[in-house]
Amino acid sequence: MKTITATELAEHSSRESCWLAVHGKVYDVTPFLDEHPGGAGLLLKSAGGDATSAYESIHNPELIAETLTEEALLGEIDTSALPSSTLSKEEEAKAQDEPEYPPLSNIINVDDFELVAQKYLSPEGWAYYSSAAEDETSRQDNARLFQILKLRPRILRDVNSISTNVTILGNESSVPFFICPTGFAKYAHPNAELNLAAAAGKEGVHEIIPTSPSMSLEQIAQARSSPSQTQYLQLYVNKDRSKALSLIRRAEKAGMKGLFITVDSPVLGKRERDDRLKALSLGSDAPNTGIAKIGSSTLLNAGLKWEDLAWIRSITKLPLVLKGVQAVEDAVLAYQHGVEAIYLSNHGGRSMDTSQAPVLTLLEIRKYAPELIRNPKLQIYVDGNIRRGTDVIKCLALGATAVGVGRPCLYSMTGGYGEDGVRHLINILRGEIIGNMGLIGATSIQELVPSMVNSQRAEMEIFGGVRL
Ligand SMILES: Cc1cc2nc3c(=O)[nH]c(=O)nc-3n(C[C@H](O)[C@H](O)[C@H](O)COP(=O)(O)O)c2cc1C
Repeated sequence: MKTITATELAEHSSRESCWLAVHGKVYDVTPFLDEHPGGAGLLLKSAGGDATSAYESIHNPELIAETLTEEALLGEIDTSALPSSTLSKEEEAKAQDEPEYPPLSNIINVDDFELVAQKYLSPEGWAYYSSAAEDETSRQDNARLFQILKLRPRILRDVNSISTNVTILGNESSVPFFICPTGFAKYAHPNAELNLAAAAGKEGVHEIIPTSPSMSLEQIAQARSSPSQTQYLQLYVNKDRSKALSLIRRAEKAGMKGLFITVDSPVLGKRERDDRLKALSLGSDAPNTGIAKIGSSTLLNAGLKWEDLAWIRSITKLPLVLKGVQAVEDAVLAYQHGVEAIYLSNHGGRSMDTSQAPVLTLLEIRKYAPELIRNPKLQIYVDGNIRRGTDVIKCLALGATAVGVGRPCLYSMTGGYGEDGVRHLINILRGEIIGNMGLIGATSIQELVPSMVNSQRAEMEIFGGVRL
């Protein structure tokens, strides 16, 4: 491969000729400038120089080869000849001026991590992680529903010995919660998904890896603490079936134990905080191109239909879960289509704003299709602002098998906490679940029953017009 000097690279730093070095390889991205989902401005920021750190901070290593044509690769460069950083002056000043973060022992609850994350994350990272769609009503509503569900503790039961074990898709988990799939984990920590995998393995927790992680699926699989550690793949079913098939084969080969097919985002929700920030920083170069748009542009498939499930079933033996079921009618359809589990979620409020809270969908299922609850052929998972052990207990008592935790897993890696932060988060939640099971009078997950939850207020919000 041709060798390119740093001087030669620096000569191509304009819209007319834009070269970038990534991982020691030089690419001519001039024809791609206007196609870049993040806008030309982002590429031009690193034009004529080393874009590795900017690229790595959000993209996974394979994306560049998947996106650019072969002709775009011009040659190799001696990276030691390049300036080590492409940070802007403000970014460099911020890095030197980094605040000190509290020791993990001072992090007492899940929300404490969010305070650290808000200080640590770049404005883009914070906007991408914390935001939700439009007015963010659903994100707030996910929290509100847990507040109006009240618990009815039972007394005088021997709660000396408590087990939080559950079986998810046939795999043992030490706790009834798992790590949700989340994109762009590298904003939180350079080792991103490696931390999540290592922490999950050491704590006996399951995790779902997103379709497009910031490291390769194989690297994440290798970060398991033991070969039996359970990881699943979240799947945005690619429009191009050959690409979807190839990802499923990679998931099987990497030992993933199930596919979580995301169905709540045929198109992207309107993430205004994210979009606004990008528009402000890049001006006219990037109207409406927040991080979410950058990441999802090649992932989402507006044409996906119920019939496609049969195709997925025909090409893999992995258990199938539909992630993002939001109405009892679809829960029933999913059951009829023979999936192993449904996952009630509104994407943390990030897809359709004002979509109802997943725990309300759980109540809807209890009312209209009770046969689906604790059905041996169908597991039910719930996510959306699970921040307390009591939130977990409410979902399980109402019939969920397990719940997912999203943003807090990202936040727990920030402030340099990495893997230790994720383990601390898991243990905070585990401790709250055990403590609250003791208080409610349950020694195992099976002993959490619907009568322990006073859901009367929330039930008044259930849609009355369901026809099955
Ligand atoms: C930053 C971020 C990225 C996400 N990326 C994905 C994704 O790639 N695929 C997916 O199915 N869900 C994704 N989600 C949704 C989560 O899997 C989950 O449904 C949601 O975060 C749960 O709500 P919580 O964050 O309030 O716990 C993402 C959520 C966040 C916050």
